[in-house]
Amino acid sequence: MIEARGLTKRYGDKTAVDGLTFTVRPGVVTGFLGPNGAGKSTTMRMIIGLDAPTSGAVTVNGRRYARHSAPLHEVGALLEARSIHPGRSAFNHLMALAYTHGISRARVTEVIDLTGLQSVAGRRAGAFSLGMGQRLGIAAALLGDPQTVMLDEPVNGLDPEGVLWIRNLLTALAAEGRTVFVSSHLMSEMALVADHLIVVGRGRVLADTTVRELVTHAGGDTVVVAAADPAQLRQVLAGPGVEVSGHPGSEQLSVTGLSAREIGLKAAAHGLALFELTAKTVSLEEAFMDLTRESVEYHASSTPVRAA
Ligand SMILES: Nc1ncnc2c1ncn2[C@@H]1O[C@H](COP(=O)(O)OP(=O)(O)OP(=O)(O)O)[C@@H](O)[C@H]1O
Repeated sequence: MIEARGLTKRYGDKTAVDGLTFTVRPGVVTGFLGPNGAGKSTTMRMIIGLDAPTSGAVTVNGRRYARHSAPLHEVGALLEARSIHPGRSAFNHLMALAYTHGISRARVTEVIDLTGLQSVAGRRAGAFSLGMGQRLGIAAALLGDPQTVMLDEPVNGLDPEGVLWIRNLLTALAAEGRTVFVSSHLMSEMALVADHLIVVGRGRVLADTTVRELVTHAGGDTVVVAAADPAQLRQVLAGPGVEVSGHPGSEQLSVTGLSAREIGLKAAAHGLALFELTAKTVSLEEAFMDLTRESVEYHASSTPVRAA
């Protein structure tokens, strides 16, 4: 379990993390989302004590990271995949970490197998591709068999097979009851793997929610329906959990809480003619853009770039 309370980090006059309060619970994958510069990496660095909060606090499994006597057994983290000695082999890099915690050589071999690095374990880690480096970082994170696993952009640089592997790994770790905290920019990826979402923008929590709630909040699962007699259709559709809105004088209504099929069946049962019946689904990507629009610091120009 990770618990942040009023977590704040300032670098000079730049507030990177601004009073974050959230809880990451065991047994589910929690996605940590936000645009570039939102403060995700800074938050993760504070979780494992690589940066000190300006104010507030964050604990892992009930204690500050530095207070754990054997931190690799508490929390495994992949933050900067390249934080390795480039001249050391992958095996020796993991052995060096293992020595600090009395972890066996057998466990090192186990995480090498688990991350698919068998054939390159003897090679210099400095010559690794981005994807291989990510796998090595994940091997290091899992080395101590920790209860909490925290990965910053783990799919970065991975090929499609690697992306699928990460997806299955995260789901399996959560199913074992571990706390899994993963940052990403890739909404589509998070939609497949995360149950819980913490969305940040400019260092603040914008949403602490589920994938489903985020999409619903952004107007997902709305059905647009047009009828000759919208007032009568409203009455027919009314019920618990159903919301109907529309402009006076318009034949068109927006309905949430009923599927297009249910609306069609109810209208037919009352002999009401429909002119339109459209299910409007909002993707997680759209919901995210909607939520973070105000918080995006780095906007690209939409103008095509032409050679001068
Ligand atoms: N050591 C530092 N010194 C000064 N400013 C910093 C430092 N580290 C981060 N920042 C600033 O704090 C803000 C948050 O950065 P951070 O890297 O945590 O964001 P992020 O959400 O991880 O972004 P990205 O998705 O691009 O990795 C940014 O504006 C960044 O420039």
